[in-house]
Formats: sequence, C-alpha cells, structure tokens
Amino acid sequence: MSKSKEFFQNLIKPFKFNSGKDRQNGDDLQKIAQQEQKHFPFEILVAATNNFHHHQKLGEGGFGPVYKGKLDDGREIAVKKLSHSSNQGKREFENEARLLARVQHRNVVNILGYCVHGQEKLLVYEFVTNESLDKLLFKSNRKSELDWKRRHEIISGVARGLLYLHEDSHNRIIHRDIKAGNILIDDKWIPKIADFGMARLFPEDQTHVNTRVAGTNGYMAPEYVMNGRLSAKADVFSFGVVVLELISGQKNSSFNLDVNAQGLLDWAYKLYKKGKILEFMDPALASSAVPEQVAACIQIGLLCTQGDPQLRPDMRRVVILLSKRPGSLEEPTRPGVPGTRYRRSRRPPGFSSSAGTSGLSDSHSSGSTFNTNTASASASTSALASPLRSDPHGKRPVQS
Ligand SMILES: Nc1ncnc2c1ncn2[C@@H]1O[C@H](COP(=O)(O)OP(=O)(O)OP(=O)(O)O)[C@@H](O)[C@H]1O
Repeated sequence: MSKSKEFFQNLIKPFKFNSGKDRQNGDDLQKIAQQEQKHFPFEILVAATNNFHHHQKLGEGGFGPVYKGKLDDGREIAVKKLSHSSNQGKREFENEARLLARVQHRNVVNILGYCVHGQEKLLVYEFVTNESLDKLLFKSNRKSELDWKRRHEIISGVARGLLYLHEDSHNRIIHRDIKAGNILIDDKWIPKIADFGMARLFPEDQTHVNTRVAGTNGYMAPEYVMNGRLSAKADVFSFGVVVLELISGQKNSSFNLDVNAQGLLDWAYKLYKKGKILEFMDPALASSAVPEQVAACIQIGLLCTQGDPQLRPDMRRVVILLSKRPGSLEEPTRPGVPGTRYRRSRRPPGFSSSAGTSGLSDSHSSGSTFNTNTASASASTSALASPLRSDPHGKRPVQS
C-alpha cells in the first residue's frame, strides 16, 4: 500500500465499519465507556450551570437545591447540590453515587454521574423536560393535558419503574418517598421516578435508623410512620396514593371533598363499597376515560393502600394486575391512614423546646389524613422525644 493510501485508510478507520455487527460493537463500547465516565469535574458543572446562577435554579427540595445546566456536548442536565447534612465521607459517597448511576430504566431518572468538591457533593441527572406530576396535576393549568390514556400510561410506567428498583436493579432499592412530586414527566409523557437512592446517600446513625430520611405527608405507609418498619410494601402504599390522586385529581394531604370521609383513601373505599366507584374519577376525565380501566385502577390503588402491608400486592403483582382484565381483582380491605413523620437534624444553637413542639400540630399535619395517635406513636418509637421544628421546605417536619 502506498504511503498516502495508508495514511488515508488510517484517517477513515474510526468511521469505517465492515458490518452492522462491528458498528454495534463500536456503539456498545462507546456506551460502556460513557457509562463508566461517572465523575464530573467541578469546573464542568460550574460552566454548565453558569456558576450555579439563581436563574438556573429549578427548585430546592429536602436534600438541597437543583440547577439546570447544559454540557458542552449539548446534553441538558439537572445538578443537585446535596445539603451538608449528608455526613457521608468522600469515598463512601463516591461508591454509592457510582452504584446509583448504574440504575438505568426508562421509568427512572438516570443519574449521569457525581462530583465532590471540598465539602460539596453533587449529583448529575439527565434533565427531564416536562413538569413534575404534582405540578401538572395540582398546580398548573395543564391538567387538561392529562387525559385518561396519559394518566393510565403514567400509572403503568411508575409501576414498572418501581418494580425495577425493588427487584431488578443490581441492588434492591426502596425509594421511601414515592409521591407525585417525585415523578417527573418527559417530553413524550413518559414518567420517570426521581430522588431514588437518597436513603443510601443520607445514611442513618446507629441509634436513629429510619428517622432522618422521611417520606412526605399523605404518602407514608402507616407501619413506617408508627414503628419505622420499612419494606418495599411501604413504597407500594405510596404508589397506591399516587394512583388514587392521579385518578381523582385530588391531593391526598389537602383532601376536603367529603366531610364524611377521613381522607382521599377513605373516600375511595367508601365509594367502592357503595358500588359508586366511578364517582371518584376526576370530572376532567369524563370524555377520555375507559370506565372499566378506571374502575380497575382505583381498585388496584385501594389494594396497594390497604392498612395491612402483608395484604398489599408487591410491585410485580401490581404490574400484572394493571395488565389484567378488570373483574378478576381481589377485594381490597380498609385503607391504612397515611401519617406524618419527623426526621432528625442537628439542633440549632439556642433552640427552645416549646418552639419546636408546635411542629407536631402545625400545617404539616397532612390535612384530614393526619392521625394524632400516629404522631405520638411515632414520637415514642423513633426516639422523637426531643423537640421538633419545621422543615424549611414545608414538607418534612424535622426533629431537632
Ligand atoms: N432530573 C431533573 N430534571 C428536571 N427537573 C428536575 C430534575 N430533578 C429535579 N428537578 C426539579 O427540581 C426541583 C427540586 O427537586 P427536588 O427533587 O430536589 O425537590 P422536590 O421534589 O421539590 O422536594 P423533595 O425533596 O421534598 O422531594 C423540582 O422542581 C424538580 O421538579
């Protein structure tokens, strides 16, 4: 081969594939290489977010602020700066973040990587274009875009994502905080579960297992609230609440449609018992609903929110039930009462106990679903004897 020809062949080599198989191998290798590239240099994130400019801020949740960013290659990202209350060491954080970045499913928000910079710990997510489900359903004028087909697909997608987290990912992941606000919707209306793995990144200390990472009012399974018993069935309960919210268009924690019902779940159960289940449906669904599908999904929501965790189906069964013809579903028993839980944080200096205790009965009390017995049980079983203060984000009451 002449020198000039050899030079030309070498030049085009990276772009040349002999067969489809070669191309696929090339693509696969590139994918693997990309997946292994989990660490993001801090400067890249600074550049991507315009130095974490407040205009780039998407919001701030219980674990810290989230910023929108754009990488040099054009990819849009969401960067979560974890709050300093995560006392995890650098090595431990990196290990966990690397594991979490391997969690990949079309119904789970992908973690692209992580960054540690001094005290700062950051997680880099794929950016999900549309709003979160709670904004679409409860806070915007876009609710009409959620017709029955979309709501049904969201229910099925979240069920599959949760099944993956519970059973199919390399590590069994219990989410702990399934709620409409943690379901992001992409531009194709595909639901993606956000905020998984926080329990791993914010580990508990020996004496207060299960108390720092708490769920959100109106979604937490009673057994988790009462005695900190956390299992995949607690996620199933929260999933059931999301299903019932999605079908009724009502937020559980502020439900007030029926004074005779203790809350959204109780309302659904009563209507079910009276054979009037379709009255539970959001009137906005009237023109798009498939009545037997709606009735089946409400029944599945009720099965998931049963008080006894043993009776709740696991997510594998839920996925099967969602694809089944209605009529062959089990009879749900009475739903559990979701409750409020308190998480620990460091006591601020000079914090008075009388100020804190008001947290027990304040606006975090989950509306009509809050149960004071639950609060006291929670207080006695989860080392909650010390004072309480409000979560700055108004969602999770925090124990001081
Ligand atoms: N990957 C993402 N793509 C697009 N927006 C995101 C992404 N992750 C988070 N957000 C947005 O950032 C904001 C803050 O999210 P975050 O999950 O931290 O808190 P939250 O859901 O508001 O509260 P909580 O911590 O109680 O769950 C929300 O508006 C959320 O929709």
